[in-house]
Parts: sequence; structure tokens; C-alpha cells
Amino acid sequence: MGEPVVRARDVRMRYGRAEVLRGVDLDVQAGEVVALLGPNGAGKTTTIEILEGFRPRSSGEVAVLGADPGKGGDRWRARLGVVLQNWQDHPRWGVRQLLAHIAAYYDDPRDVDELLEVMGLAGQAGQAVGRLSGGQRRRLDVALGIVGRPELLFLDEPTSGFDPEARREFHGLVERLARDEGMTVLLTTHDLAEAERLADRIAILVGGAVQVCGTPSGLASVVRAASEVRWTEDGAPRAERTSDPSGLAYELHRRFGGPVPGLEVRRPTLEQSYLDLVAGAAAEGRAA
Ligand SMILES: Nc1ncnc2c1ncn2[C@@H]1O[C@H](COP(=O)(O)OP(=O)(O)OP(=O)(O)O)[C@@H](O)[C@H]1O
Repeated sequence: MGEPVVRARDVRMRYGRAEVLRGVDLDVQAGEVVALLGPNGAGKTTTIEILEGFRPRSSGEVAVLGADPGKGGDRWRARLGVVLQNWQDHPRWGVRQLLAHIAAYYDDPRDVDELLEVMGLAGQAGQAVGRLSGGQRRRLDVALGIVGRPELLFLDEPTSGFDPEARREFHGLVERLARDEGMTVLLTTHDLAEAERLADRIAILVGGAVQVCGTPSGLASVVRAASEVRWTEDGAPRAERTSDPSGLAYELHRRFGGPVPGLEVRRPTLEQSYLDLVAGAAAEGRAA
């Protein structure tokens, strides 16, 4: 494996007396899609803004595309695509006009009209930016983020305000960018289904640090939320939670002396694992 595109070690961030990040470690490899997940106020935006070079960190080491984001110059910045949570800009500019204006800053930008088409904004090309709906504005944000063909794309809650159709289309777009163009993507989201769908790896930020990082399927087993085993006994439904479902199924099989009626094993969903982790970190915070 080569040098990671994003490398963060023991990153800390204080706002006044509050320490929001307490030692974030994160690696993103070239071509990976990584989702940073965490409850409100966990520090996802703070982390991503530090990586983008928009926010100075209190301490820790960070390298993004080989440079310290606090010191990256224009050429470094041109290799990044950034979609912030809120852009406040150019309300009177036309959609196409703004996109073409930004495209002109790059050496090899995407075709603006093709991009408008892909983003479902062709019908709004002549409309003023300030008159777009929330979801249309968000699509424009994403278009602005990728118009310069970045190697690394940061997306801060990219699909907030999208309707289900737009969300599906957006997921398809991210998959194409990663698969066909090898773009590396780091996104934040609250949406577990989105993280599961898009990400090669999910990093969960709780209590100021990345507590768990792994593939969506690996995550569920790392967090070890117990599986639920269900069966029918004496005509009544029974259920038991266990971290060893096959052991319990074997025991039941022996007890029944053969097939267990209505046997069913339910593995924890990613959502359950995530909720367990957040609840555990909150309980530890209270204990401390
Ligand atoms: N400029 C700032 N000054 C002071 N405190 C801040 C500042 N920016 C963020 N914070 C605080 O830092 C904490 C983390 O905020 P951040 O926006 O990074 O979290 P987040 O995980 O992105 O949250 P959300 O999911 O709600 O967007 C919050 O408690 C927030 O109030």
C-alpha cells in the first residue's frame, strides 16, 4: 500500500476550553471512499475542515496529498474538491455562469454542460443560484466540488436536503467517480444506509476520537452487538440475545434432538452496532 492520501495522527482541537477532538487518527488510501460518521457535535465538520486546510488544528500531525493542509499552496488546493455544509455565495449568479466561472480556475475542468446534465441541473442552467431549492443548491455544491476533476473529494453531509431520487442518483455518481476515475472520497454523513452503501470503510467519531474504523460488514462484528436467536418452544415464540449465535443454535439442536422449530438468527444491523457504540461512549463520558 502506498502513502495514504489522508493521514491524521493524534489530531486535537480546542474551541476555548472545550476539547472537541481528542486524538483523531485516520488514514484514507488512494481510490477509497471513506465515510466519517458520528452524532451531532462529534466534530466531523471540524475534522474535515482541518483536513481541507480551512481550520487550524490545536495539535497533531496531518498530511493530505503529501502536504500539511495548513501550508498547502494553490497547486495543492487545485487537487482537492470541497463540498462544505453551507456555501453562502453568489445568489444572483446564474447556475451555469457560476459553474463556468469556477471551472476556469482549473487546468483540465469537466465540461460544464455535461456536468449540469449529470447533476440533474440542466433545466436550471439559466436560473439564479439564490432561487434554487435546497436540494438543487446541494447538487450545485457537488458540481462545484468536482468540476476541477479533484484527486480527493471532501463531502460534508452531501445529501442533506436531497429527495430519495436525488439521493439515489448522487450515490450512483459517487460510485462512478470512485470506480471509473479512481477519485478518493472522504464524506461525512448521519445516514447509516448511505455510509453502508457508499463507503469502503466507515470511521465512527465519538467522544473526540475515531473509535472504530472498518468495512461496513466488519464494523458490525467489531462492535459486537449481540445477535438475536429466535425459535419456537412449546408452541410459544422464544428469543435470546447472544454474541455466540452458532453456539446457542447448536445447544438448541441438541436439546431438541433434531431441527429446532422456527429457528432464526438475526445479526445486528450496522445501525444497531452504531447506536450501541454511541451509547457506550456516552456512558463512558458520564462515568469520567
Ligand atoms: N468555531 C467554533 N467555535 C466554537 N465551537 C465550535 C466551533 N465550531 C464548532 N464548534 C463546536 O465543536 C463541536 C463539534 O462541531 P462540529 O460541527 O465539528 O460537529 P459535527 O460532528 O460536524 O456536528 P453535526 O453533525 O451537527 O454537523 C460542537 O460542540 C460545536 O458546537
